[in-house]
Amino acid sequence: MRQQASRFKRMCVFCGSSQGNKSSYHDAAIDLANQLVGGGIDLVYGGGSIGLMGLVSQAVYHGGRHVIGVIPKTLMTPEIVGEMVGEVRPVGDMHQRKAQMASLSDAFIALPGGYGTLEELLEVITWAQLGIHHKPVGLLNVEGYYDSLLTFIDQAVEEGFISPAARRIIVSAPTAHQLMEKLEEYVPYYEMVASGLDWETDRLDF
Ligand SMILES: CC(C)=CCNc1ncnc2c1ncn2[C@@H]1O[C@H](COP(=O)(O)O)[C@@H](O)[C@H]1O
Repeated sequence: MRQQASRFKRMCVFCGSSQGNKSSYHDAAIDLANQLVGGGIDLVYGGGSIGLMGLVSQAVYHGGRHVIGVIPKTLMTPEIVGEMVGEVRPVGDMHQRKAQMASLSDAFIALPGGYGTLEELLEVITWAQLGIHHKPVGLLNVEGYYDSLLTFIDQAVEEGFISPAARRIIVSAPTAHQLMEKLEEYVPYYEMVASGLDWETDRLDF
């Protein structure tokens, strides 16, 4: 069933190249894919068919939406990433990959994942803080997977390393449906951005 039309055309999803140990991670990946399909939203992701990345991309693709996998050429072997669905955009390196994933998308969501997911998530948060983009960043906090990260970030606010305004960049929710609702309503807090910054974005076409 088609949901209300979304303000987003393309969603960038960061998530584990592993599936994690709980079935709830698998279920959340499928649930998020169904939310994207229902909202008529296409997917941008890191390519490949492994882990939660594979689950999300296959479910969005088979749901009839366009899928773009942005992947460094070095990783493009079946042994590493398996078979890919949808459109594959090979890039030269990991930096180009992240820049292209970000510029192709209207918003970002992180599902549970490991180092790669954290790195991608924190980068788009940092870019939002610097005013490089004003796109919403969502954290799908499946069964409290990210509670300790959010606690750490709140501690960083208390300790004076993250401003309360910048804390509001992260939109989190326990289910894909709740997260999408929050992202639809998200308004960027421009006051936290250093005014007058003019980014010469060679690779970031925002
Ligand atoms: C050689 C090797 C270990 C390959 C793993 N295969 C991968 N294939 C594609 N993207 C990946 C891979 N590993 C990490 N990434 C990137 O890092 C994120 C996942 O890393 P992680 O599993 O959370 O940490 C993904 O969003 C993706 O952009």
